[in-house]
Amino acid sequence: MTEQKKRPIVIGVTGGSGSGKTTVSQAIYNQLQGHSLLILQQDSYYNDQAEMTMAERQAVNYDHPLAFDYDLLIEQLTDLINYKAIDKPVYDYKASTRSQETERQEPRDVIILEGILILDDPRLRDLMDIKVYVDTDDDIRIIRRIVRDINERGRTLDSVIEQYLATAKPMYHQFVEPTKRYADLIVPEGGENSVAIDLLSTKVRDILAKDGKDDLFKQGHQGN
Ligand SMILES: Nc1ncnc2c1ncn2[C@@H]1O[C@H](COP(=O)(O)OP(=O)(O)O)[C@@H](O)[C@H]1O
Ligand SMILES: Nc1ccn([C@@H]2O[C@H](COP(=O)(O)O)[C@@H](O)[C@H]2O)c(=O)n1
Repeated sequence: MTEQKKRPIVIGVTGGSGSGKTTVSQAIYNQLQGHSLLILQQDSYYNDQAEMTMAERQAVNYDHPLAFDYDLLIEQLTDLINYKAIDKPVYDYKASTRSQETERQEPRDVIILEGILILDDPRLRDLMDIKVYVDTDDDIRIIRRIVRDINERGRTLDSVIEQYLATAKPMYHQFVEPTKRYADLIVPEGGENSVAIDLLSTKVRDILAKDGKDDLFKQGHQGN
């Protein structure tokens, strides 16, 4: 019998903007400390808009699948799955484009991929072993988004409200929410849901142990 080639475990974490995807991903990452892990954010793969003016960038619908460079994301995720390092784009929310720099990312045994539209593309879904949908009410999400976008993404209250009503909300209902049907696990309450985070971390530890990757790690495989 031929031995099956080992590959990293890919966990997809999706949900609407402000649902708690980043918080849940970080919580899983923290629970699995000591293993070989990385977090990849779909936001890093927004289209490069360096050639566009600021006014043109402000008019883009960032909640539509066409705003993302899926080909590059799939190419780089596939490289990581094949244990090849990537030069990841770095996204600048204030400038609404990629920054000039890229960031070297070495491959790891567990890849946590998070983003609003990662389950929309069947090619991406096929690369995932566990699919998680973080389900948080719209009113909570908009409140979190207002606070975060003003404090961290250089936005005004008016611009956040305008963008939410014009694109973020309708696109959520058209494109993001329907992908819930592809999830293996729906997590209400996001980062507060310690039971769901514990269950997920236990499942990943089990798979790593079955694959012998916990042993590899003990033998000096790279962490973080
Ligand atoms: N359970 C929670 N209670 C309060 N604030 C939260 C909670 N989860 C996330 N936040 C905050 O809400 C904002 C959005 O959360 P985040 O995890 O970044 O969501 P997403 O990645 O889905 O946009 C962040 O500022 C985060 O600190
Ligand atoms: N230039 C940009 C790019 C994206 N957005 C918004 O970010 C949201 C996705 O990020 P989360 O961390 O909230 O998942 C998405 O809803 C976009 O509207 C933006 O405002 N500007």
